Amino acid sequence: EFKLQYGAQRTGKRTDAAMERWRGNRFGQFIHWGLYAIPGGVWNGKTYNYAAEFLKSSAKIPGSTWDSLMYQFNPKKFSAKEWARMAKRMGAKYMTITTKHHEGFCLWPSRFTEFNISRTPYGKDILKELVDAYNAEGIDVNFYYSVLDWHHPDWRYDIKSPEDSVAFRRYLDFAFNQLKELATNYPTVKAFWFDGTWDNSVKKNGWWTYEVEQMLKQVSPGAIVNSRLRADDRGARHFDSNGQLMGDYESGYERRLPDPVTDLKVTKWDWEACMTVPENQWGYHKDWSISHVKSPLELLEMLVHTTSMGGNFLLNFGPAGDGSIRPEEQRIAAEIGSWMQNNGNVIYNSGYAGWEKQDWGYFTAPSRPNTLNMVVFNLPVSGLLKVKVPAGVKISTASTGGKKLRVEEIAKNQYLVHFERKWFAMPQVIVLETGGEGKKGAQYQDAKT
Ligand SMILES: COc1ccc([C@H]2[C@H](O)[C@H](O)[C@H](C)N2C)cc1
Repeated sequence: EFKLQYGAQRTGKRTDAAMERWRGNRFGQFIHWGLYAIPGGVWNGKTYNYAAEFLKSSAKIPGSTWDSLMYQFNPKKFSAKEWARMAKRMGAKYMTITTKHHEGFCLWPSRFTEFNISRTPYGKDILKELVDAYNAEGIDVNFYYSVLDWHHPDWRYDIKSPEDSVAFRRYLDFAFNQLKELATNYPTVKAFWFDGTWDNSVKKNGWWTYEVEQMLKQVSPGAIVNSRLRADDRGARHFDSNGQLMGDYESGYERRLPDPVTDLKVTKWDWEACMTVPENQWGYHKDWSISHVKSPLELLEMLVHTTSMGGNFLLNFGPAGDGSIRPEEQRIAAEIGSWMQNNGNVIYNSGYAGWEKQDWGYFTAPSRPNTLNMVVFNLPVSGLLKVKVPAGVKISTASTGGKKLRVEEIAKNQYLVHFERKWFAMPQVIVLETGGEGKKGAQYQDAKT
């Protein structure tokens, strides 16, 4: 055990109302929008396959050239209301917006740097427009903030000299002031999604990450911060040197999900997975032919998979420089939304059931006791859905769309739910009621080995 001043401040899940609301929301829309959306991965006629929000480094563009993109930022097709309505139809309960990505450009009129929205032709406070429009739709807004800042002269990747220490301390004060400004000026913000904290400079200043968490929770009571913000006294990140999760939820799942059989440890804490539609594009890229583009159903399965393991799913949209949403993303919002309209109850306020994963899909546990949801993605040709229950648990009924299904007890703690043998275009939901008695006089013969 290490004695830590800046390690985890709490063990176990937060149980306050703000965290229960964040947890119950389950499904969020990530939005990556900044100057990088203007070139969209193409520079001087050359397409760069790497993540579009990294174009400045992929194309080796000088800072002054990149920063002058600010004078072109004038999204004629931007409508915060339209974005919020699309997110509402998709079934998102929260939205996380990049207030400042690694490029350092701020979507709000920060008084701590001129590199912000007020100096663009657009001029208006985009962050306020988004917060107001999404909150008006009943969608919570969270702020993504990159500690890594390519624009700021005092940013350092490592601390190798006294000059580095002095400069980086100025940078940390700048970032602290920006965060306090965000929490103060946008009081309805619910959570802070920190990124760009993997460099040695930040790992050597764990104290600052602790102070930021404390400040945000003072300025904005109930505020939630992700583990990615945090480094401890010894530079350990996400989990402190004693293995305790820092921050309020684990945010290491970026473009990957925990395995429903081997990674069940994540069910012990709150966590969120963030996901791109292409293989690795967070900001707008003009050419999506360069990688696989996930279909609406692939993404819907990831949402259900995440919920089934007690996590939140943050699905990314990368609006174009003109403020339009590309057709692929519109279709994703519409198709996922069509399923969520009728089945959102298996996602919202639902989580890990603690039952053994089966091939046909996922269990989710709603807040209502003695009921479980089965979300079927892979219907077996037999139409027989195997369910293994924890010792002593009995299934009394199974129904889909209000229609009863035959439930057959076939061995100790094992059932088959008899489903239809036909093709379905969307995942099917079966509601199980537990309780009642098992099969009368059933004695099952253990396997002979
Ligand atoms: C070097 O690999 C990286 C670095 C940063 C990222 C950034 C992305 O730009 C996006 O903001 C994602 C959430 N973040 C981890 C992703 C992969």
